[in-house]
Amino acid sequence: MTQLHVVDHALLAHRLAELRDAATPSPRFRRLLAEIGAILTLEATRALPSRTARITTPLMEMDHQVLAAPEPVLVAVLRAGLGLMEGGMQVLPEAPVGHVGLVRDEHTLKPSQYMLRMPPEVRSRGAILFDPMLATGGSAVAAVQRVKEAGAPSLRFVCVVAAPEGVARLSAAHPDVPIYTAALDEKLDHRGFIVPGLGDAGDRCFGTVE
Ligand SMILES: O=P(O)(O)OC[C@H]1O[C@H](OP(=O)(O)OP(=O)(O)O)[C@H](O)[C@@H]1O
Ligand SMILES: O=c1cc[nH]c(=O)[nH]1
Ligand SMILES: [Mg+2]
Repeated sequence: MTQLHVVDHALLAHRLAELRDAATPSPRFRRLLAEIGAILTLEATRALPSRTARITTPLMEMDHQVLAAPEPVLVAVLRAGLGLMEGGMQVLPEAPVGHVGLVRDEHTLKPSQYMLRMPPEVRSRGAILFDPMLATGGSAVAAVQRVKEAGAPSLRFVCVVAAPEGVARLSAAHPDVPIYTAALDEKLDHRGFIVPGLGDAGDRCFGTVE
């Protein structure tokens, strides 16, 4: 059964309000997306396994909690996931990075893949997937499938805005993958856009207009 984490944090909500605003320009949108990515990564990694290590402060020795395993692999779903993963890379600077290039057909709403690059560490470490929008869920299901096929033993999915339809589809296809989102929105419109949403995340991030 999938765990859905709608992250409740005053600083996250404040940034999401500005991210959603239609008047927010591209450079600011990218900056906000990265900051949101950092906050969500902190939440998604809250319970990473830790172990006790002996350390020495300037005053004495003590037992301290440290990570039990190397940092998980970070994977961006292109294009919009790049902006979100930027914050993940700040939180986990040692993490190897992978990319899944997917684009959704605007009529059929089906994703097609145009690239896949995965570091070898994906086979031994868990991975965190970044894509700001979980709309119909088609892209997320395909991206998770690719990372699993690459050998990831465990996965977390981080997004900014999720639609109920996308959560249901991703949960049904990959019930083992927890979802971390800043907001669970109302619905999809007839073009498959999340409502109220924030529009096309990739276009807003990189200043392109379809
Ligand atoms: O849940 P879905 O219905 O599959 O829609 C969500 C996908 O759509 C957007 O990408 P898009 O295809 O627009 O590519 P882009 O990031 O290059 O703009 C978004 O970043 C997701 O990947
Ligand atoms: O609302 C949406 C839906 C899919 N992709 C986006 O970028 N925005
Ligand atoms: Mg797009």
